Amino acid sequence: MSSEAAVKSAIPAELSGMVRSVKLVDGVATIVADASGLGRSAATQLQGELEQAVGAVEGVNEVRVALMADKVSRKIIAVGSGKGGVGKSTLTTNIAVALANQGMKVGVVDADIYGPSQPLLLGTANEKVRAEDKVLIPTQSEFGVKVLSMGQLIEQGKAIAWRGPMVGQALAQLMEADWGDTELLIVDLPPGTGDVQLTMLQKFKPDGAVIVSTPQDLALIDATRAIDLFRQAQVPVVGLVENMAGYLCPECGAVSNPFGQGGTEAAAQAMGVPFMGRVPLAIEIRVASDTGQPPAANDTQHGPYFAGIAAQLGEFLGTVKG
Ligand SMILES: Nc1ncnc2c1ncn2[C@@H]1O[C@H](COP(=O)(O)OP(=O)(O)OP(=O)(O)O)[C@@H](O)[C@H]1O
Repeated sequence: MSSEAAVKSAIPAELSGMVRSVKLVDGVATIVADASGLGRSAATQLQGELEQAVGAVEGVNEVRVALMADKVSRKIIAVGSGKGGVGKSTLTTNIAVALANQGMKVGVVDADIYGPSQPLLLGTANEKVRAEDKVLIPTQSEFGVKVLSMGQLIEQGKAIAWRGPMVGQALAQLMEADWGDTELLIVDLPPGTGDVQLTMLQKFKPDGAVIVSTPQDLALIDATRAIDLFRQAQVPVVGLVENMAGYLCPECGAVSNPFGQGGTEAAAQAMGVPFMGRVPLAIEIRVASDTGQPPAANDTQHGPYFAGIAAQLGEFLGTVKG
């Protein structure tokens, strides 16, 4: 048997399907294997097994394994708001879950340094974040959405002291984590137009931005600023979402509008951005969210609101070149 043939036959049968080529020149064996679809740890394991098997072949002094990596064209969508507390995180979670329900591989980056809440919303708050070779491994939620949060990098209550470079490094750790075959990263930004937004635009330019507002005038004025920032950076604004719209009284059935009515749609029209829909103010949304059960995950009364908004985002993503 030629030495090259000996190398080939030394490769375990269960790995041979991934091997694309084998060469042996002057005692150096070069193996090219296809590692697409494998996560970082599985790829490292594949490399180790090939090195061990081929290294044991007589005449082989050195083994070089080249793994062909995944070619994932991952898209990034930022979810922002001008003002805090308008439901940006709730929207992010539920849009992510709704898209995952439609079969998309979705990850959520919780970049909200001031109020990181995604692990809570996705029910992964008790999971400790892991790292391999200093690369973070996202946590898998039960809803098919992976998640990483600033809250896992910062000690609680210390966020206020974070400034420019530290924020940039932390954001990079989250964005450059081992997202594997994730096709879409949805980034939950802090409210406003601060360091995280600027770093995001400079280093990880999103393919689009979704802006969340309540119908209140003040919130809308702030939302306009958020939209302006993305426009200046030439990031397409996918649209404006109105959250905490009409409140349906569970007792008497009357609909009231604590934050006003229709303001967001009118503002969207005035700014020339699409209106993506409204989500009502409902106690069930808050209760389900607080217990890590996003309404979009289950057959709930409010699931369809989020699904509708997610469908529009899905349509937008279809127009983005990979
Ligand atoms: N449509 C809704 N109906 C009822 N409660 C809601 C709704 N949307 C959000 N909430 C609740 O409002 C609170 C604030 O929501 P959320 O944390 O999503 O806002 P945010 O804009 O991300 O806030 P922050 O500025 O802290 O990041 C949460 O308790 C959430 O459960």
